Amino acid sequence: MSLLELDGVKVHFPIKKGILFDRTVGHVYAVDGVSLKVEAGETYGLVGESGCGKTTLGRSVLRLVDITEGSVVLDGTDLAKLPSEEMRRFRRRLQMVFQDPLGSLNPRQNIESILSEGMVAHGIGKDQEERREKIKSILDKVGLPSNALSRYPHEFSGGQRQRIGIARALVLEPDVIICDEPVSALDVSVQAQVINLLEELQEELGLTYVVIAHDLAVVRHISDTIGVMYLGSLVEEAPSDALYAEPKHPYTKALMSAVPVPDPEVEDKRERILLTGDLPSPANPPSGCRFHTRCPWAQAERCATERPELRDVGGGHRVACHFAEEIESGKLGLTRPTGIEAVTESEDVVVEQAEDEAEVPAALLPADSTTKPDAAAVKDKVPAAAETPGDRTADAVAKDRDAAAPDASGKEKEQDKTG
Ligand SMILES: Nc1ncnc2c1ncn2[C@@H]1O[C@H](COP(=O)(O)OP(=O)(O)OP(=O)(O)O)[C@@H](O)[C@H]1O
Repeated sequence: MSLLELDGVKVHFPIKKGILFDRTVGHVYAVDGVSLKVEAGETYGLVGESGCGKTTLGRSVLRLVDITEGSVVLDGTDLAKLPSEEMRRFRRRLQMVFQDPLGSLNPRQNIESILSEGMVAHGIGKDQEERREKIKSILDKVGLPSNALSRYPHEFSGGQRQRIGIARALVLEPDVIICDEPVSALDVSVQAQVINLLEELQEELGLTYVVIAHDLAVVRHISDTIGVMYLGSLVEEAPSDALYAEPKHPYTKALMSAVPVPDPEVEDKRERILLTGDLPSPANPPSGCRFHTRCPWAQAERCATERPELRDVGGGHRVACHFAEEIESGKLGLTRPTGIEAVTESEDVVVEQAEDEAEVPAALLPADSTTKPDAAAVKDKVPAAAETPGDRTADAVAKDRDAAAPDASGKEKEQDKTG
């Protein structure tokens, strides 16, 4: 049995309307039937464009949002059915690292207070002295000096704050850490350091990660298995290398073909699949295959009516496409997708040589693929511990404080729940 197993997880948010009486007039199908397994000591990477439900899925594992249907089994226990008090105890074993390190740290608490809060709640350490010792050793593991204890979040750089976020998760000795866009708010050089750190900690402490990201480069180098999400469900899942070598779902093919290759000759000849049209609304998803409205290979007879199952096509590669084999063998030619005209006036789908970057929908590109180098490339070049606190301008500090203030209460709630 895997350490973490999700089976048919759905999270549907009701859409309410009315002044006196709230009427439910529809649902946002944020997560709509996700099944996946995460093995102990491994990393599961979850990718997909903004709004596809990655964060909601991560939060549903911790029961920070209500699960409409399905089960989340951690080490044999179905968390979806646990009474809240027991769930609170289980949360120690499941921790979350948030995207915005500053927003998720209470600006009024020093680092010792932030890190010991969860320990107190879960009865870790017999007194503050013991807790302080443990915190110091974890700070050392994440590459922060022990004098950080008495300092406040705004005194640290972005990368260091994310290290604090990781330390906050680690002091609770979790089995699984869900990292929600752990590096997307950081500079490229710092991104590589934080990814390196996550990998080192995994090796040393045997941690299991679920890493949520929209940037394929981030997920590629840290993940054993990758799941690609589109509009609330998984469209493809495979061991990391297999997914990158041979993407089988049209959506994954489009994602991969949008990633620039660092060899000019290959880059010039690279075929790109350009998708047009926006991600449909999760409140009104297309019938049949959710991707058929943007799929270059959509077929009239099945794609619009029959929702494809995520099926095994060999070698642990799962794909939710009726025609994956036919597309791969070249038997199926490109078709004009239905429904696109309503969304865009341009040529619906073009497979062409890479010439015009501007035509790729932004959400399909790794957000910063044109400006940011590949994380792995960076990680080899960047010297460790290049971040220095204390060289930030007063303006920047004030800005951070202002930005943190309205955010703090909401994020503290998240913190409370996870702690
Ligand atoms: N509490 C909520 N109530 C209603 N709708 C919600 C709620 N939380 C998320 N959604 C909607 O669910 C969908 C999925 O959101 P989610 O944040 O999980 O996507 P995501 O893939 O993580 O995107 P991003 O990378 O932008 O965070 C979105 O359409 C979002 O607007």
